[in-house]
Amino acid sequence: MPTVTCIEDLKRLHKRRAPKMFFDYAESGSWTEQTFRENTTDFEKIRLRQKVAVDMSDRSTVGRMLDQKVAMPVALAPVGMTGMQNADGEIKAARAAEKFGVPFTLSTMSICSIEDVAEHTSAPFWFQLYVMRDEEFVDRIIERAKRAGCSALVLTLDLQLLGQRHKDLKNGLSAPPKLTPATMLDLSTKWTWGLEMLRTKRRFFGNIVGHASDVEDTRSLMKWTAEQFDLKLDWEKVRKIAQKWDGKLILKGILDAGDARKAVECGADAIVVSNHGGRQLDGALSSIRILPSIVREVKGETEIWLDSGIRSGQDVLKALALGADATMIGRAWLYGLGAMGEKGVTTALEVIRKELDLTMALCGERDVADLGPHNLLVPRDFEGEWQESGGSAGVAQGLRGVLTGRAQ
Ligand SMILES: Cc1cc2nc3c(=O)[nH]c(=O)nc-3n(C[C@H](O)[C@H](O)[C@H](O)COP(=O)(O)O)c2cc1C
Ligand SMILES: O=C(O)C(=O)c1ccccc1
Repeated sequence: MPTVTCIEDLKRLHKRRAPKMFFDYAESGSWTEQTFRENTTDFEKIRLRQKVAVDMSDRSTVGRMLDQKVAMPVALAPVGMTGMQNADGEIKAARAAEKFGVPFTLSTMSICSIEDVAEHTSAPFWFQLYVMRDEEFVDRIIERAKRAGCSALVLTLDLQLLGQRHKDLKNGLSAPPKLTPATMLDLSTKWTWGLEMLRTKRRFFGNIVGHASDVEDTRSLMKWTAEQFDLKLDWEKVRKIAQKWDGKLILKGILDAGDARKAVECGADAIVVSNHGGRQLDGALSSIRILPSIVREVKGETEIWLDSGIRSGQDVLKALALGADATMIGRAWLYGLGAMGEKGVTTALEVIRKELDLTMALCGERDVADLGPHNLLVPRDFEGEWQESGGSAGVAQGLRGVLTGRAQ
């Protein structure tokens, strides 16, 4: 095994080990991938301030997310079809997160079911919900998450329709993969993946097969899900779903200060400032650029977390210093899993913690709780001079005006 020193190494190994169809699915952003690209390039624009001659002997990355103590303020974001990147991937990732001491979120669209993951872990994990049209299915899956002891519900609000990702359509993405000649050829070079996949029975969407009334053909599950997402989801429904859940509520996919305000009104214990890793609305601004406007709107009223584009501990530090209470990572842990299973997820977490700890120290900080704007140099125009097109008097109010809906 080559030495892994950064997340990019894990990505390379993931690409080598997993079938093309699934690596492409993990890596893709929607349409032109502008938002996907800017999620990472915008982090690069923020610079760090070095402070010297500070006692760095006693440092800590330990934080809190909701009422939970975490080894670092980084949770594993929900990722659909994880079990296709690596056999039983959800169980492997959940175990790695548990041992490391960070939260794991299980996607509705997982291969391993809620019950599978609960059986193989001992710490409570979080459950991510996609709202389907079938209300009984939603009620049942919420009950299943409660029964499995899930401690938080992550309700994702930015995917009522699936953003178009060109490669998924071209590759004919499905779980398990359809055996076309091109796929067969690719699989013949991915035999480690294949052997493990043959050994497990978990190859379909475990939360749905056997739990949704009208799914007969598991091959058409992608199509089924696309048809099943509830297009009528609105804030009223969000409120109703919130009432069905007794534990902590996290609303994910917030990219607008007005929406952040509504999330607070729905009783969110945390919000995730997220553009779904650039997989949904291509053309949206990066999460890190939007973050300050949301911090100004709701800081202190709910926990503000950020995801999309985090590939290093330095990125985590930048998000925290800009006002996020914590972060989530998606691809960063997924690359680890695709590269080498549970050990790879652990490696991804170790890489990020080490980068966070070392960078903190070089910035003259000993504790993640002390990070703030004083650690950063942010370009004067970082938030941008955006205005609503066609607006007359709102010219150059900048992101602050537009995103809070206060530009007149
Ligand atoms: C392959 C993949 C599948 C995803 N599936 C889900 C999902 O099922 N539910 C969800 O809420 N978010 C999903 N997301 C979005 C992530 O939770 C997270 O917002 C995103 O990955 C953050 O961006 P990053 O990958 O740059 O860290 C998915 C992301 C990826 C890359
Ligand atoms: O791919 C995704 O980003 C995602 O969230 C999803 C949506 C539907 C089915 C599987 C995954």
